[in-house]
Amino acid sequence: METAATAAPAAVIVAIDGPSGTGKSSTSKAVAAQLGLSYLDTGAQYRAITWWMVHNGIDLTDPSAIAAVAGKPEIISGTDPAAPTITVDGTDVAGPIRTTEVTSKVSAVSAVPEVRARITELQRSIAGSAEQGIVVEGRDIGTTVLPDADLKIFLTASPEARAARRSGELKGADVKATQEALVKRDAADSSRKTSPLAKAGDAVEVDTTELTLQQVIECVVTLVGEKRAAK
Ligand SMILES: Nc1ncnc2c1ncn2[C@@H]1O[C@H](COP(=O)(O)OP(=O)(O)O)[C@@H](O)[C@H]1O
Ligand SMILES: Nc1ccn([C@H]2C[C@H](O)[C@@H](COP(=O)(O)OP(=O)(O)O)O2)c(=O)n1
Repeated sequence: METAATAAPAAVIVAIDGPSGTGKSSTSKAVAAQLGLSYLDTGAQYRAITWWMVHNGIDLTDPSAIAAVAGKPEIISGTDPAAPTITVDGTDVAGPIRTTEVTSKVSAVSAVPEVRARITELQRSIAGSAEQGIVVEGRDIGTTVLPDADLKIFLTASPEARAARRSGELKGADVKATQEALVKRDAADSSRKTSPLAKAGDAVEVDTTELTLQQVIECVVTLVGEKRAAK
Protein backbone atom coordinates (compact mmCIF):
# COMPACT_ATOMS: atom_id res chain seq x y z
CA MET A 1 0.00 0.00 0.00
CA GLU A 2 1.26 3.51 -0.80
CA THR A 3 1.94 5.78 2.13
CA ALA A 4 0.71 9.37 2.07
CA ALA A 5 4.31 10.53 1.54
CA THR A 6 4.81 8.53 -1.67
CA ALA A 7 1.29 8.68 -3.13
CA ALA A 8 1.00 10.51 -6.47
CA PRO A 9 -0.72 13.87 -6.10
CA ALA A 10 -4.47 13.70 -6.80
CA ALA A 11 -5.57 14.80 -10.27
CA VAL A 12 -6.44 18.45 -10.21
CA ILE A 13 -8.70 20.44 -12.54
CA VAL A 14 -7.82 24.12 -12.97
CA ALA A 15 -10.08 26.56 -14.87
CA ILE A 16 -8.53 29.83 -16.09
CA ASP A 17 -10.89 32.38 -17.64
CA GLY A 18 -10.69 36.02 -18.65
CA PRO A 19 -10.71 38.40 -21.58
CA SER A 20 -8.18 38.51 -24.41
CA GLY A 21 -4.57 39.41 -23.59
CA THR A 22 -4.79 38.86 -19.85
CA GLY A 23 -2.22 36.05 -20.01
CA LYS A 24 -4.45 32.96 -19.97
CA SER A 25 -2.53 30.93 -22.58
CA SER A 26 0.98 31.77 -21.37
CA THR A 27 0.06 31.21 -17.72
CA SER A 28 -1.91 28.00 -18.33
CA LYS A 29 0.82 26.41 -20.45
CA ALA A 30 3.55 27.25 -17.95
CA VAL A 31 1.55 26.08 -14.92
CA ALA A 32 0.59 22.82 -16.64
CA ALA A 33 4.21 22.17 -17.73
CA GLN A 34 5.57 22.92 -14.27
CA LEU A 35 3.04 20.67 -12.50
CA GLY A 36 2.91 17.83 -15.04
CA LEU A 37 -0.70 18.51 -16.02
CA SER A 38 -2.40 18.47 -19.43
CA TYR A 39 -3.36 21.76 -21.06
CA LEU A 40 -6.40 22.74 -23.14
CA ASP A 41 -6.79 26.00 -25.08
CA THR A 42 -10.56 26.19 -25.64
CA GLY A 43 -10.24 29.42 -27.64
CA ALA A 44 -8.25 27.44 -30.21
CA GLN A 45 -11.22 25.06 -30.55
CA TYR A 46 -13.64 27.93 -31.22
CA ARG A 47 -11.11 29.39 -33.66
CA ALA A 48 -10.81 25.97 -35.36
CA ILE A 49 -14.55 25.58 -35.93
CA THR A 50 -14.65 29.20 -37.19
CA TRP A 51 -11.77 28.46 -39.60
CA TRP A 52 -13.70 25.42 -40.94
CA MET A 53 -16.85 27.54 -41.47
CA VAL A 54 -14.87 30.24 -43.34
CA HIS A 55 -13.04 27.57 -45.38
CA ASN A 56 -16.37 25.99 -46.38
CA GLY A 57 -18.10 29.25 -47.28
CA ILE A 58 -20.76 29.11 -44.55
CA ASP A 59 -22.77 32.35 -44.20
CA LEU A 60 -21.56 33.59 -40.81
CA THR A 61 -24.24 36.29 -40.64
CA ASP A 62 -26.85 33.50 -40.37
CA PRO A 63 -26.85 31.67 -36.99
CA SER A 64 -29.12 28.92 -38.37
CA ALA A 65 -26.60 28.18 -41.16
CA ILE A 66 -23.85 27.93 -38.52
CA ALA A 67 -26.01 25.72 -36.28
CA ALA A 68 -26.86 23.36 -39.17
CA VAL A 69 -23.20 22.39 -39.71
CA ALA A 70 -21.85 22.73 -36.15
CA GLY A 71 -21.51 18.95 -35.80
CA LYS A 72 -19.59 18.40 -39.03
CA PRO A 73 -15.89 19.19 -38.46
CA GLU A 74 -13.81 16.81 -36.37
CA ILE A 75 -11.67 18.89 -34.02
CA ILE A 76 -8.77 17.24 -32.18
CA SER A 77 -6.72 19.04 -29.52
CA GLY A 78 -3.30 17.78 -28.40
CA THR A 79 -2.94 18.57 -24.69
CA ASP A 80 0.84 18.48 -24.08
CA PRO A 81 1.61 21.97 -22.69
CA ALA A 82 5.08 21.84 -24.29
CA ALA A 83 3.60 21.29 -27.76
CA PRO A 84 -0.17 21.85 -27.94
CA THR A 85 -1.75 20.96 -31.30
CA ILE A 86 -5.06 21.48 -33.05
CA THR A 87 -6.40 19.75 -36.16
CA VAL A 88 -9.65 19.94 -38.12
CA ASP A 89 -10.51 16.83 -40.12
CA GLY A 90 -6.84 15.87 -39.90
CA THR A 91 -5.46 19.25 -41.09
CA ASP A 92 -3.06 21.13 -38.80
CA VAL A 93 -4.73 24.55 -38.35
CA ALA A 94 -2.50 26.01 -35.59
CA GLY A 95 -1.39 28.80 -37.95
CA PRO A 96 -4.59 29.54 -39.93
CA ILE A 97 -6.74 29.92 -36.79
CA ARG A 98 -4.72 33.02 -35.76
CA THR A 99 -5.48 35.14 -38.88
CA THR A 100 -7.26 38.49 -38.51
CA GLU A 101 -10.19 37.05 -40.48
CA VAL A 102 -10.76 34.19 -38.04
CA THR A 103 -10.20 36.52 -35.04
CA SER A 104 -12.85 38.94 -36.35
CA LYS A 105 -15.42 36.16 -36.92
CA VAL A 106 -14.89 33.85 -33.94
CA SER A 107 -17.26 35.73 -31.58
CA ALA A 108 -20.21 35.33 -34.01
CA VAL A 109 -19.60 31.61 -34.44
CA SER A 110 -18.99 30.93 -30.74
CA ALA A 111 -22.24 32.69 -29.76
CA VAL A 112 -24.33 29.99 -31.51
CA PRO A 113 -25.75 27.56 -28.89
CA GLU A 114 -25.27 24.47 -31.11
CA VAL A 115 -21.57 25.33 -31.51
CA ARG A 116 -21.16 25.79 -27.76
CA ALA A 117 -22.95 22.52 -26.94
CA ARG A 118 -20.69 20.61 -29.33
CA ILE A 119 -17.44 22.18 -28.13
CA THR A 120 -18.41 22.02 -24.45
CA GLU A 121 -19.01 18.26 -24.75
CA LEU A 122 -15.58 17.85 -26.34
CA GLN A 123 -13.94 19.90 -23.56
CA ARG A 124 -15.59 17.86 -20.78
CA SER A 125 -14.50 14.63 -22.39
CA ILE A 126 -10.87 15.83 -22.69
CA ALA A 127 -10.83 17.07 -19.07
CA GLY A 128 -12.38 13.83 -17.84
CA SER A 129 -9.68 11.70 -19.43
CA ALA A 130 -6.65 13.72 -18.22
CA GLU A 131 -5.12 11.32 -15.72
CA GLN A 132 -2.86 13.74 -13.85
CA GLY A 133 -5.30 16.63 -14.18
CA ILE A 134 -5.54 19.55 -16.57
CA VAL A 135 -5.42 23.31 -16.89
CA VAL A 136 -8.28 24.47 -19.13
CA GLU A 137 -8.36 28.09 -20.30
CA GLY A 138 -11.17 30.03 -21.92
CA ARG A 139 -14.14 32.25 -21.19
CA ASP A 140 -16.78 30.00 -19.58
CA ILE A 141 -14.75 27.18 -18.06
CA GLY A 142 -15.40 28.02 -14.39
CA THR A 143 -19.04 29.00 -14.97
CA THR A 144 -20.28 26.37 -17.45
CA VAL A 145 -17.81 23.79 -18.76
CA LEU A 146 -16.24 22.65 -15.47
CA PRO A 147 -18.26 24.19 -12.63
CA ASP A 148 -16.75 21.65 -10.20
CA ALA A 149 -13.11 22.54 -11.05
CA ASP A 150 -10.76 22.34 -8.04
CA LEU A 151 -9.45 25.83 -8.68
CA LYS A 152 -10.93 28.69 -10.72
CA ILE A 153 -8.88 31.72 -11.71
CA PHE A 154 -10.23 34.82 -13.46
CA LEU A 155 -7.47 36.92 -15.03
CA THR A 156 -7.98 40.61 -15.79
CA ALA A 157 -5.76 43.49 -17.00
CA SER A 158 -6.38 47.02 -18.23
CA PRO A 159 -7.37 47.34 -21.92
CA GLU A 160 -4.18 49.38 -22.47
CA ALA A 161 -1.92 46.64 -21.07
CA ARG A 162 -3.76 43.94 -23.01
CA ALA A 163 -3.53 45.86 -26.29
CA ALA A 164 0.16 46.58 -25.77
CA ARG A 165 0.81 42.86 -25.15
CA ARG A 166 -1.18 41.81 -28.22
CA SER A 167 0.44 44.38 -30.54
CA GLY A 168 3.81 43.24 -29.29
CA GLU A 169 2.96 39.81 -30.74
CA LEU A 170 1.63 41.09 -34.09
CA LYS A 171 4.58 42.83 -35.72
CA GLY A 172 3.78 46.39 -36.86
CA ALA A 173 0.25 46.32 -35.41
CA ASP A 174 -1.25 49.64 -34.35
CA VAL A 175 -1.91 49.61 -30.56
CA LYS A 176 -5.05 51.77 -30.81
CA ALA A 177 -6.63 49.60 -33.53
CA THR A 178 -5.67 46.46 -31.61
CA GLN A 179 -7.28 47.85 -28.46
CA GLU A 180 -10.50 48.72 -30.29
CA ALA A 181 -10.77 45.23 -31.84
CA LEU A 182 -10.05 43.59 -28.50
CA VAL A 183 -12.60 45.66 -26.56
CA LYS A 184 -15.22 44.95 -29.27
CA ARG A 185 -14.57 41.18 -29.08
CA ASP A 186 -14.74 41.21 -25.25
CA ALA A 187 -18.08 43.06 -25.42
CA ALA A 188 -19.49 40.48 -27.86
CA ASP A 189 -18.18 37.56 -25.77
CA SER A 190 -19.54 39.07 -22.52
CA SER A 191 -23.00 39.93 -23.85
CA ARG A 192 -23.95 36.73 -25.68
CA LYS A 193 -26.88 34.76 -24.22
CA THR A 194 -25.24 31.32 -24.00
CA SER A 195 -22.43 31.02 -21.42
CA PRO A 196 -20.89 34.47 -21.80
CA LEU A 197 -17.41 35.47 -20.64
CA ALA A 198 -17.93 35.83 -16.87
CA LYS A 199 -16.18 35.34 -13.56
CA ALA A 200 -17.53 32.40 -11.55
CA GLY A 201 -18.66 33.35 -8.05
CA ASP A 202 -15.97 31.13 -6.52
CA ALA A 203 -13.12 32.18 -8.85
CA VAL A 204 -9.99 33.94 -7.59
CA GLU A 205 -9.56 37.19 -9.55
CA VAL A 206 -5.99 38.16 -10.43
CA ASP A 207 -5.34 41.58 -12.00
CA THR A 208 -2.20 41.05 -14.09
CA THR A 209 -1.77 44.69 -15.23
CA GLU A 210 1.19 45.36 -12.93
CA LEU A 211 2.44 41.78 -12.65
CA THR A 212 5.09 40.03 -14.73
CA LEU A 213 4.10 36.78 -16.39
CA GLN A 214 6.43 34.96 -13.97
CA GLN A 215 4.58 36.48 -10.99
CA VAL A 216 1.22 35.35 -12.36
CA ILE A 217 2.56 31.82 -12.95
CA GLU A 218 3.94 31.65 -9.40
CA CYS A 219 0.64 32.88 -7.97
CA VAL A 220 -1.35 30.17 -9.78
CA VAL A 221 1.19 27.41 -8.95
CA THR A 222 0.91 28.37 -5.26
CA LEU A 223 -2.90 28.28 -5.39
CA VAL A 224 -2.86 24.84 -7.08
CA GLY A 225 -0.45 23.57 -4.39
CA GLU A 226 -2.83 24.76 -1.66
CA LYS A 227 -5.80 23.04 -3.31
CA ARG A 228 -3.85 19.81 -3.75
CA ALA A 229 -2.73 19.85 -0.12
CA ALA A 230 -6.34 20.24 0.97
CA LYS A 231 -7.63 17.35 -1.22
N1 LIG B 1 1.75 39.55 -16.90
C1 LIG B 1 2.19 39.79 -18.14
N2 LIG B 1 3.02 40.82 -18.38
C2 LIG B 1 3.47 41.09 -19.61
N3 LIG B 1 3.17 40.38 -20.73
C3 LIG B 1 2.35 39.33 -20.55
C4 LIG B 1 1.83 38.97 -19.27
N4 LIG B 1 1.04 37.89 -19.42
C5 LIG B 1 1.07 37.58 -20.74
N5 LIG B 1 1.86 38.43 -21.42
C6 LIG B 1 2.12 38.45 -22.87
O1 LIG B 1 0.91 38.96 -23.46
C7 LIG B 1 0.62 38.27 -24.66
C8 LIG B 1 -0.79 37.69 -24.58
O2 LIG B 1 -0.78 36.66 -23.60
P1 LIG B 1 -1.70 35.36 -23.74
O3 LIG B 1 -1.23 34.40 -22.72
O4 LIG B 1 -1.76 34.90 -25.16
O5 LIG B 1 -3.13 35.98 -23.31
P2 LIG B 1 -4.60 35.39 -23.51
O6 LIG B 1 -4.48 33.91 -23.67
O7 LIG B 1 -5.32 35.79 -22.26
O8 LIG B 1 -5.17 36.07 -24.71
C9 LIG B 1 1.72 37.23 -24.85
O9 LIG B 1 2.68 37.76 -25.73
C10 LIG B 1 2.31 37.06 -23.46
O10 LIG B 1 3.66 36.71 -23.47
N1 LIG C 1 -14.27 29.05 -23.62
C1 LIG C 1 -14.26 29.89 -24.66
C2 LIG C 1 -13.04 30.23 -25.29
C3 LIG C 1 -13.07 31.10 -26.36
N2 LIG C 1 -14.25 31.54 -26.83
C4 LIG C 1 -14.35 32.38 -28.03
C5 LIG C 1 -14.43 33.85 -27.72
C6 LIG C 1 -13.05 34.38 -28.04
O1 LIG C 1 -13.10 35.72 -28.52
C7 LIG C 1 -12.56 33.42 -29.10
C8 LIG C 1 -11.08 33.22 -29.22
O2 LIG C 1 -10.54 32.86 -27.96
P1 LIG C 1 -8.97 32.95 -27.65
O3 LIG C 1 -8.79 32.48 -26.26
O4 LIG C 1 -8.21 32.27 -28.74
O5 LIG C 1 -8.73 34.49 -27.79
P2 LIG C 1 -7.43 35.30 -27.41
O6 LIG C 1 -6.25 34.38 -27.43
O7 LIG C 1 -7.70 35.79 -26.03
O8 LIG C 1 -7.36 36.38 -28.41
O9 LIG C 1 -13.20 32.18 -28.83
C9 LIG C 1 -15.43 31.22 -26.19
O10 LIG C 1 -16.49 31.68 -26.60
N3 LIG C 1 -15.42 30.39 -25.13
